[in-house]
Amino acid sequence: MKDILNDKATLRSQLMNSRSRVGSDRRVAASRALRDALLALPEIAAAGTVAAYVPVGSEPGGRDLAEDLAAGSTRRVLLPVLLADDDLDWALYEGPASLVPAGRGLREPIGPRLGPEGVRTADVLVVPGLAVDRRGMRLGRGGGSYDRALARAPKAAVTVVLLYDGEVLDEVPAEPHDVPVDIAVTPAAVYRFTR
Ligand SMILES: Nc1nc2c(c(=O)[nH]1)N(C=O)[C@@H](CNc1ccc(C(=O)N[C@@H](CCC(=O)O)C(=O)O)cc1)CN2
Ligand SMILES: Nc1ncnc2c1ncn2[C@@H]1O[C@H](COP(=O)(O)OP(=O)(O)OP(=O)(O)O)[C@@H](O)[C@H]1O
Repeated sequence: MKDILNDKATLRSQLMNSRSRVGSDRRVAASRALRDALLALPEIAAAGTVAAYVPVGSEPGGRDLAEDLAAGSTRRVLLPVLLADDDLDWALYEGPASLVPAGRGLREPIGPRLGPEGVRTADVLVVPGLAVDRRGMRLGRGGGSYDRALARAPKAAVTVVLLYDGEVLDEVPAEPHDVPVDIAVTPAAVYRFTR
């Protein structure tokens, strides 16, 4: 178990390091391609409620991800609010003015909080990650926030991680609490994992 934690930490720092070296041109191009691929998924088209996040820094997806998901549709978009114990609360995205700077470089929604159980209303969860493997096992930032949120999500919900090309690996170290995702979207490809 200790080895797995070490392996996760090492892999995390390698991946964060390569992300920090992605230039802004490549990031913008990647975000466009990712957004187009994500919006083209039939699961997104069919979703009444999507739980998403607001990409910051070098994260793939673009800072307007929530707007991209909400624009021109009746879809509800839920966004995470980080709690003190690293668990996630949720609130509705209500337009660009409803996002405010929060701790750890994040931008969070200011609307009414739905509670951590709010994620139970999601048909699709678009989640951040640093890498995924061929089984759909995802490496996150290490707070266990999304492990907890995914454990609460409806069984029928579809989970999608957004990554750069090169972050789909043969194997990511996994622990029993890790919950695999169904789909990984990168600028160049859509990967579907079988459960
Ligand atoms: N965009 C986004 N929102 C998210 C997550 C995420 O990974 N990405 N989370 C996923 O669980 C939760 C927040 N968890 C986080 C955990 C750690 C750090 C972090 O280490 N931040 C750096 C500063 C980064 C910067 O300033 O650019 C730090 O505190 O050193 C950020 C978010 C919920 N919202
Ligand atoms: N369902 C859960 N309930 C409570 N704590 C959990 C749960 N799942 C994971 N954790 C805790 O979260 C911590 C981090 O887990 P892990 O290293 O797998 O994070 P991660 O998957 O990389 O991050 P994230 O889920 O935030 O993207 C661990 O200490 C773990 O015990």
